Amino acid sequence: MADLELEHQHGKARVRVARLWRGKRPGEADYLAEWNVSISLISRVLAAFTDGDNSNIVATDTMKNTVYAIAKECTDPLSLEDFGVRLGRHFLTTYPEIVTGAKVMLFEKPWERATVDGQPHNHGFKLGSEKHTVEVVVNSEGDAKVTSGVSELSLLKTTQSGFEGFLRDKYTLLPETRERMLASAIRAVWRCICYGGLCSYSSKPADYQKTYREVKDILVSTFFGPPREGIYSPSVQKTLYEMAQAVLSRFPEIESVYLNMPNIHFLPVNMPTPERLTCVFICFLVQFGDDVFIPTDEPHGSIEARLSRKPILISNL
Ligand SMILES: O=c1[nH]c(=O)c2[nH]c(=O)[nH]c2[nH]1
Repeated sequence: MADLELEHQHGKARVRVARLWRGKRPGEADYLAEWNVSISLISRVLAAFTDGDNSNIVATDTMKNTVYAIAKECTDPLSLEDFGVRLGRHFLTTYPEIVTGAKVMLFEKPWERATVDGQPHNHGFKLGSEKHTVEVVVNSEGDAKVTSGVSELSLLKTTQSGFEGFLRDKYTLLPETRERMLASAIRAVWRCICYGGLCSYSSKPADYQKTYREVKDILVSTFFGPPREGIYSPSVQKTLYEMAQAVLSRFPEIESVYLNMPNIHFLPVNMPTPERLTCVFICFLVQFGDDVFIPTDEPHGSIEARLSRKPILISNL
């Protein structure tokens, strides 16, 4: 109908693929990556929706097969980012008249090389915890905008955290404290500086894997502070800001960093006071002193922010 507009995309979600690169010579280590890939194409397939004309559809089954085929074509180990760019560009170059954009979302299962007797194992891997995540958007010129991230980075510190001075009203029960546990399952996403419109693939960081490891290290060390004394956190908000700031000051090529930090509460167990006759008995048995907690993530505090560099004004140059 003339007065209606349809926005559409189609793709395949959660294609799982594991790529093994065997050691080239006997005795050399194998490399392994397990990826979960979701593809979404923007293409000229309006008629498929409006008229049942499938002639321009890239079948989502083909997209799934393409993931395996491109993985096979990658003869050497490569980063999740580089794989995503290669995959996204494939659809634009294969169907230049039909596909006008591709979005590829990927995450890597954290297989880590196992250590046996202090030695890295040639073909043994064990599952780690946090996940490397990537989003790639490729436009019709083949420019790729790459966003990298980490999810489920679970951190906990047993002290050096408090929360005081917040607003109080008739519903506020939370006591102020300078001594609490602080735990979070952090999701971070960072994006490199783009010159012009979309980030061109040529302005990518030299080594995506290295940047990933170093950003993660900075997030962790800023959350905890120095090994012996740590660093005091007056709120999740302040710690989040310091983590984001540390990433931007260490990596000039990173333009913005987004952090999502759920506040996973560890509620100190406190038995009712002895004045309440019904619980006199149990209070004689157990005295808690900030040492037994109820961990709870439902509900949890939800704190998120993005820290970006201000654009440089040409007039200031
Ligand atoms: O670090 C915190 N930030 C908050 O905004 C908040 N709110 C709350 O109840 N506890 C906390 N802790």
